[in-house]
Amino acid sequence: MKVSTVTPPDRIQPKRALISVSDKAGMVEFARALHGAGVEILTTGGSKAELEAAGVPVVEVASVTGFPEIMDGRVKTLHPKIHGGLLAVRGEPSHAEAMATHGIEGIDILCVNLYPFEATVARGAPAEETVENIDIGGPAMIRAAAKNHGYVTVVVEPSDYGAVIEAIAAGGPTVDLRRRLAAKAFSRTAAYDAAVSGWFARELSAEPGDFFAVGGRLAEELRYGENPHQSARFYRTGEPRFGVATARQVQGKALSYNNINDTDAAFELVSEFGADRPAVAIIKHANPCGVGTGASLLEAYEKALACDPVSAFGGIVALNGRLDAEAAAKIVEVFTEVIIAPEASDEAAAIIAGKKNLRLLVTGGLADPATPGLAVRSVAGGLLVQSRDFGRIGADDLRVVTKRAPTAAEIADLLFAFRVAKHVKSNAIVYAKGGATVGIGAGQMSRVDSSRIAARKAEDAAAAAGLSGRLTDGAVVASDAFFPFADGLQAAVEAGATAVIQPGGSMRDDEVIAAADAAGLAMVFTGMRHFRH
Ligand SMILES: NC(=O)c1ncn([C@@H]2O[C@H](COP(=O)(O)O)[C@@H](O)[C@H]2O)c1NC=O
Repeated sequence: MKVSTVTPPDRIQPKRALISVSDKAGMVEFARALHGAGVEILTTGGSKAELEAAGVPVVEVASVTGFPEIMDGRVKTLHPKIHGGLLAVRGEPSHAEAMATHGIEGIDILCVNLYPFEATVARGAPAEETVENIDIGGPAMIRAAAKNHGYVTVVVEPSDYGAVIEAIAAGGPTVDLRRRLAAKAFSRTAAYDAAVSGWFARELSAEPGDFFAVGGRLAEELRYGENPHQSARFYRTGEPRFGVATARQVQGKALSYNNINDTDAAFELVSEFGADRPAVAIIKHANPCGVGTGASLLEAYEKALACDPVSAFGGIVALNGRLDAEAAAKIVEVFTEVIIAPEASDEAAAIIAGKKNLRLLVTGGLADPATPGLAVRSVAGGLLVQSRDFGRIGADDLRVVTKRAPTAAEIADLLFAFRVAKHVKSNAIVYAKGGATVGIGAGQMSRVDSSRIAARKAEDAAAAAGLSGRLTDGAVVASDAFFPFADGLQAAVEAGATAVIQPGGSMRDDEVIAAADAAGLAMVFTGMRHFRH
């Protein structure tokens, strides 16, 4: 490999362009402007047809290569006359000689956008069709042109056509523009390949291997990140999953970084409950401050709100069913940032419209909690990749470890509370009664603190509702991980809980079980932990 010592000029006025695009938006205008600037245009079959129909003079790639498009377009531009034209270092004697010997002419502008692989996946096309939408010739040309950005301007999106035409009018694209477009081009092909490898991984239900690729398409420039001094953007990965990334925003202000994170947490949580029985979750800072189920969404919301009406101010509300007018009217009584639901009735949407800043998102369905997927987070210098927590505990998974077994009503609440605890930051303690949370302790460094906070939250909620008794009296309690000592369980006893659900597995399980027995509590072990950080 030889490193060229030739320095490319700052501005390069193009003489020859190659246009080969799947998304033909803006193509004709771009080509017309290039032609007007004296640029010869090479093009491939489908693009050629549209350009000729629009009266733009073009030369077919096949007539340059002397080779027809074959195999249904699988091979059209994969030819040395194209790749040589893209990769030649102008002014490098050996490259100039090769061009002369083989009749290769330089290509100064490459305009390519790729087969719509991501869109094909998103609409759930069959595997054969999805594979056929993996573009080969396009990325090969994009990478060649981007590598040779010293001489070639590469355009991968219609949104950049204008900048290139302006640059030509000003004397030719500058080295700075060519370099920026090259960087974008490599990001495009990397994101494209990440989508392809992600699709394969899902198809094979495979764990990530030696290499791991993530990529996405810019969905939105966000005003700022978690804090105003942080910049932020939202990218869609194309994973087909109902949720905040695929939802339609019906109304309201643009979502913020924190809104998107919290809305995701809210919708993933409420999706746990399926569509059988109305369920509502209210989220603040990615933790639920109340979750309720009921005969209607209104009842479920009222129960969720009662858990912690103070924290619900400025929260995110997720519902597992079609938002109706009754629930909407109640929700808008409290200052709420975002509402997300699979659907919304016209009456509900009209009520929400009365609060113009309130965002309403409709997803079209619930996220399937059993669908495998990956959860990715960054650490300094690395990515942590794990399978999504799709573990779910049912009644058959419970092991009764105390003298008293839970009643049927307690079992229902235990399962509900444990399902909520899965979505609460660790250490998580959740009190529940009658299909609703009554106290949630989240994100504490010690489990006993979470237990105490959850009980205190329940007291606050009772006081806010003007109730004299404790909401935790007769409630059940869930712990996302085992109680390492009996003190956490003791806090639940003191709060008046009657039954406990926890993974079990502590060295001191015997002490914890003895404490439960001494207080007459029923306790079940799940054998599954739900840490969440
Ligand atoms: N195989 C090839 O040589 C090849 N060269 C260009 N393409 C793609 O063909 C599309 C444009 O085709 P058309 O102009 O025929 O509509 C573009 O998305 C481009 O990325 C190719 N197709 C896919 O691999």
